Amino acid sequence: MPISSRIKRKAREQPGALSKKVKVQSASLDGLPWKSVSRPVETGLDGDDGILELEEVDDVEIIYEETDGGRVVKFNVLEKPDDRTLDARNQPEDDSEPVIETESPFPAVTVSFDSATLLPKWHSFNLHPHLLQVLNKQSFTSPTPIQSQTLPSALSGRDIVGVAETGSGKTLAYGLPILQHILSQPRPIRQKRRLQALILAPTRELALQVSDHLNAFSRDVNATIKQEPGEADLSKAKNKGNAPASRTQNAQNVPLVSIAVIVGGMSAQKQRRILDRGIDILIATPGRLWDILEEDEPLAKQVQNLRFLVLDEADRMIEAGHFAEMDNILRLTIRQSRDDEIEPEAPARGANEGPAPEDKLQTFVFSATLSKDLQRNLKRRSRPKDVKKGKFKPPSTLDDLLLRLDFRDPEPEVVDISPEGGVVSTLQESKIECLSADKDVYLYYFLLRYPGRSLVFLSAIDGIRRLMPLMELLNLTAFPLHSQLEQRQRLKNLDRFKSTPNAILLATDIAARGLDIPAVDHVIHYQIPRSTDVFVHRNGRTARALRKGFSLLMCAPDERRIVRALLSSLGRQDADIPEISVELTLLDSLKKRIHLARQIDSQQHKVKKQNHERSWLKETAEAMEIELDSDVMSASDGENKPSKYQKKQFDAKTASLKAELKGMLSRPLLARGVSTRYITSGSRPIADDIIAGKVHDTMLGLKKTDAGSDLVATKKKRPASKREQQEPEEWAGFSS
Ligand SMILES: Nc1ncnc2c1ncn2[C@@H]1O[C@H](COP(=O)(O)OP(=O)(O)OP(=O)(O)O)[C@@H](O)[C@H]1O
Repeated sequence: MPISSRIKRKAREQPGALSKKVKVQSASLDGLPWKSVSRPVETGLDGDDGILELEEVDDVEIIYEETDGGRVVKFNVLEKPDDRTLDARNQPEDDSEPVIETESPFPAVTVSFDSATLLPKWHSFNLHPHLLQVLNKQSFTSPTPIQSQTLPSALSGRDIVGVAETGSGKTLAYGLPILQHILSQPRPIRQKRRLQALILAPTRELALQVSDHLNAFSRDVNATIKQEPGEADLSKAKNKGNAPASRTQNAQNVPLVSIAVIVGGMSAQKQRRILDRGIDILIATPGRLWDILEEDEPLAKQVQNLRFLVLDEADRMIEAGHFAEMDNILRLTIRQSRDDEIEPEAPARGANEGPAPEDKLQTFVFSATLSKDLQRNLKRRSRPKDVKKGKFKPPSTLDDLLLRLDFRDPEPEVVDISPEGGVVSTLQESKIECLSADKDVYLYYFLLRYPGRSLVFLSAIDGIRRLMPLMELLNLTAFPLHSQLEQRQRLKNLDRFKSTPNAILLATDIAARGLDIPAVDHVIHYQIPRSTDVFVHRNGRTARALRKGFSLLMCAPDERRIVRALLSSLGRQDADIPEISVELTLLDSLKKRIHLARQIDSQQHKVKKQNHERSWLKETAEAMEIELDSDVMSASDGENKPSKYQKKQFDAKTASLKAELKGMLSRPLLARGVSTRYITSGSRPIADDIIAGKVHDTMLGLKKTDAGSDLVATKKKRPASKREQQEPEEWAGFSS
């Protein structure tokens, strides 16, 4: 049995607090609302010392009673009376709200949080104390700009279109109002929860990330509740008198906020089971959600009666090919009175379902990139009729989709704080101009020169498959991320990338949007993004939450026009992006390493291919229950299978190439003018750097620096000649 290592401090009393408190219940020592506390270094309890956990308890009255059997200690848990003034937002919506059996109005607010002192910057939002506690715990001391600009309207029931740079905290900008609403509602303890909020995200990864983010909040909220056992009792005492202990227990075990995520690539059955239990917030990708909705009429009805609808990274839904499913889902959320405008395929309400809840749907549309035109169009109230009559032609598929939203708010609040030209202030951009064939070498140079967490974007999966073995042979830690990987593998690779300091993620644009990977140091566009939005979103994987970040655009001569068009549609010029200086003398050695790695890879590939072909022949024959003629096998062996001697030679060649590469990799790369023999001489003496600990690990003669400090301003191009101006641009395809 493990020795209990919990150290409990003597119960504390706050001076003067007692008079304001009511006694709630007496409890045993173990039944007190203990809270975990960190072990402060100065107490000397931060080491292991056999102590696994340290807990404290507040607001407990200790009573000593003298009995015949000796002195007995009793504990009374005290709580403050509920003196929180609930504003309109915190009140239950109204009496007509259906199906809520308020046997235990669970979130009766009995905890208080002194936000004026502890979180002054959040104070004016009047957030639920539980949310404030979690914000405090997560050290989110102030709202981000998008949060502070959208929260007042969102909390007062307005519809919001929020546009803000990547990594600016949009998830909580819509998440907090939803959580606030749920926490302020009476909680039915014996009835299935009714879906309050639907959050649609374009990719599985983003949906899971949003779910993690909000779950971290709800988990902490639930933990807060569990630390306050008096709370459920108190609410009961106020509302119904003394309730049986078992019900009290039940109320305590009900999570305050229940969140589910449903995405493709995971067991649909399991996801359906979770939905059947009843949830408050559903985060989903449109494809899988529509699959389920088609068969689940009760859920479809809940979607008809949502309280919140969120489109996160709305513009990406179209790219991810979700138009049809999105359209179907959005139709469910359209008001009945607009049937004549856009016919919903939604099922009608049954006679025995009671009155429909009052329609209070709030719609939040968030993205880092929503064109100004689209923002204006979203506000057009007469659009559906025009759309129906074919008079109004939406300028893009995205406009078309978003114009189908039925904002209940006559004037949705548009908050656009996206930076000029799509560049986040903490992002440093740069470019390397090189031949396509040299991109591997320059990439390798950059990764060695500037160690860190680097996210490399390629436009095709083939490119990732080609680069992965090279990275491995060159001793770089790289993980792939693309749509042909299984979902589990994708998540695993993402997790590995997140937890490895100097890792590389080779990704297609599946990772361009929304993914919140902490501390990505570099984003590298190995191939040019195909649209301005993708460019902005790729860059947005770094320089998040006001951290510094760096992006590198690798531009081949045939990509220059595309880059120019891309930048000009962001209102920028080619010359705005400086080049990064490259120590050219090192490139030859790097080329040799890459050349060797390619040779080894091609040798290994040949062996794999032969083995694969042979086993394919055998497996196919077995599956067809055909006995293969030994002639056929030996013929195929003769054609493909090397003789033992050849195989030996093959293996020896691979081994010698590997040994050669190993030797190369073990030798430091020397910048021009560096001598390892005479470290104090030469044009670049490295002795001082060695003493100062600034010497680069693998490139001797170069200092350890950030990529951002090695930029060279690009010369402004001379104005184009008349002839050049007349030449049509090859590329004209970006819509921002
Ligand atoms: N008020 C806050 N204070 C400090 N950090 C915060 C705050 N709000 C959110 N964050 C953190 O900032 C990071 C980015 O937040 P989030 O993922 O919501 O950004 P985003 O705007 O949705 O980005 P993207 O457009 O790329 O999806 C997260 O790690 C989040 O925990």
